[in-house]
Amino acid sequence: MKFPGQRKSKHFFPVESRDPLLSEISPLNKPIASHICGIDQVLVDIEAHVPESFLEKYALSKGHSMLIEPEKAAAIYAELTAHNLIVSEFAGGTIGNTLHNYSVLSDDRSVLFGVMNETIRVGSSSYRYLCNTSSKVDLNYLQPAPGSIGQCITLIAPDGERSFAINKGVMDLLDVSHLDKTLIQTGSALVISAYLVRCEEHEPMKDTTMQAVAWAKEAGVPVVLTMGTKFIVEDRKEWWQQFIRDYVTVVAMNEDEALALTGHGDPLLACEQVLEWTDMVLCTAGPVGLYLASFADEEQKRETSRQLLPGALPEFNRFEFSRPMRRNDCAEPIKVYTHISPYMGGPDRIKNTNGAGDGALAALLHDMAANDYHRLNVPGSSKHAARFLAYSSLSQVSKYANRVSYEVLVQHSPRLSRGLPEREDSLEEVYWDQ
Ligand SMILES: Nc1ncnc2c1ncn2[C@@H]1O[C@H](COP(=O)(O)OP(=O)(O)OP(=O)(O)O)[C@@H](O)[C@H]1O
Ligand SMILES: O=c1[nH]cnc2c1ncn2[C@@H]1O[C@H](CO)[C@@H](O)[C@H]1O
Repeated sequence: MKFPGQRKSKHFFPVESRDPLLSEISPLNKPIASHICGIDQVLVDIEAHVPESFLEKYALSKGHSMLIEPEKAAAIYAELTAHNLIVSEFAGGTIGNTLHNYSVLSDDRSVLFGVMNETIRVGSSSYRYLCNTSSKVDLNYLQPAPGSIGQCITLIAPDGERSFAINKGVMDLLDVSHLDKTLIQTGSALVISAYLVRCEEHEPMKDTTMQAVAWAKEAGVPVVLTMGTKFIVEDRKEWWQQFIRDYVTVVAMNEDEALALTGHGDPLLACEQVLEWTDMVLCTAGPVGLYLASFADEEQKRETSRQLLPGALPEFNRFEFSRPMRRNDCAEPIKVYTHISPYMGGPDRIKNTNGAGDGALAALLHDMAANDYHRLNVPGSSKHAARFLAYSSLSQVSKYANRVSYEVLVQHSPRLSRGLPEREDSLEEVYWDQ
């Protein structure tokens, strides 16, 4: 486990240099390993830049992720190829991207549950998927199936907005027998997306996902849900609210999904509402940056030294230096919030924002897993005097998440090709030390 970013804390990693008293009691030479698990519809992104008329021609709703018939996918693919519009074919899937980015950032293990072709030809979509996935993502538990993995035709309009046309292939055939209960119950988090429950009645993906979240909940493993697109939420708003109440620890969404889920267009109010149902919220807001919200115990809260910010909840960031906690782990829970503007104001030019939100979530997962890793390896540390959800404060995590989103935006790909620089010397004063 690589530590998430710069810290001035006395509890700095690596854990190998742990408390000498503790080492005598437990003379471990090797740190106890940690991992996170995720379920995804395994698919490749086929990216093309198209005029608006292209979306109209194929009746694709802008900003949506739509399931389409294989014949229609073939027609779209043929037209894109004929006009030489395809710019890349790259591993995708919202959880696949998140796990990959988590593994790149943390240099640690994530386990992907999903469906993969049982035979793989060089150059095929499944081959591309394997080539573009970090070797730290454990693919050994994938369910083999005849047929093709999913294709996500990612159409970028001139204004940068992306629309997904999904040719699903075998992506929703994941059977519960291809989950691993022990791995799920010993992970630092189980990550799922709202897309997983929109399979057809006869397909097992939804039931498999429900089983996985039940196992995670039983073991107290945080269930982290990313919302997909606003259309998925709008279709079944009440169902999602109940699902979040019943199973979820962390909700990740953008401001459109937040509006669909809560009825609040203001991300802060949306976060406040979601905290009525769950423990932590990441709400990205494009050029406005991102918000994080969670609970802190009255005893553990820490006041910010930054400027207090105005907003729908005045001075909402007052306790942003607090580390996030579950509501049930607080004797006296208070809601804490933070906001951060885009790193360095955002890149000069953004070709598409695909995956920027997934990147932010990967950073949050990294901080959560680092906390678990530290607790496993240095259980007596005062860092764990109370049960926290993350290693760092909300404020630190938001900086980190935003920094990762920036990296995704400048790389023009939802999947990071490298981790973040260890030190960003030029930014020490102006950014990291703020
Ligand atoms: N136009 C922009 N200018 C500056 N920063 C941006 C812009 N768009 C996105 N970002 C950065 O990326 C982060 C996530 O962006 P956004 O809210 O678009 O995610 P998203 O819609 O969830 O993306 P996806 O679903 O494709 O992963 C923002 O919090 C911000 O830091
Ligand atoms: O139905 C879906 N299931 C899983 N992932 C999806 C679906 N639609 C789009 N994406 C994925 O979302 C990522 C950006 O956040 C894209 O990389 C795309 O592959």
